[in-house]
Amino acid sequence: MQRIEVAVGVIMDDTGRLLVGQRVVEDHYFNKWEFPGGKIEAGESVSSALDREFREEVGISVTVSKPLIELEHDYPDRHVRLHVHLISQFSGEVTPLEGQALAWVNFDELEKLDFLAGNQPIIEALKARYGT
Ligand SMILES: Nc1nc2c([nH]c(=O)n2[C@@H]2O[C@H](COP(=O)(O)OP(=O)(O)OP(=O)(O)O)[C@@H](O)[C@H]2O)c(=O)[nH]1
Ligand SMILES: [Mg+2]
Repeated sequence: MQRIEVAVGVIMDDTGRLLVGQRVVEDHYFNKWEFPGGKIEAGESVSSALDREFREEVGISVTVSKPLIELEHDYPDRHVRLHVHLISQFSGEVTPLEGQALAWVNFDELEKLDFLAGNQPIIEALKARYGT
């Protein structure tokens, strides 16, 4: 199965809360929580894919990001490689442009969300870096 390259962005606010979104009904794995992002198009860098996806889904432009973790996950129907960046600067107001729920959550709340199965290593990496 061909591996799908995906850009995923994590934003932390001043109080340590993380921006998460809930996948909308037509989506693959609807209702699961995720970090915003999407498929990288041919010839695109991770940073430019992130900026495009965040403009489309969250209404902000990503100006500074750096890699956090890269991982592969095999779902029954698709194999993905997630290029996860920490976003440290953006412009605009966070707005759910696709009718999805968006929420700012702390680590305790994050652990209770029904996340996409592939996301556990991202959560572990965030906890290792910022968690208590
Ligand atoms: N955005 C995002 N995708 C993730 C995460 N974790 C994870 O396994 N994925 C997988 O990455 C794949 C691509 O992401 P996506 O569905 O957001 O792609 P997209 O925005 O380009 O959507 P589209 O193809 O419907 O236009 C999905 O199969 C999804 O299951 C995550 O935290 N965020
Ligand atoms: Mg998406």
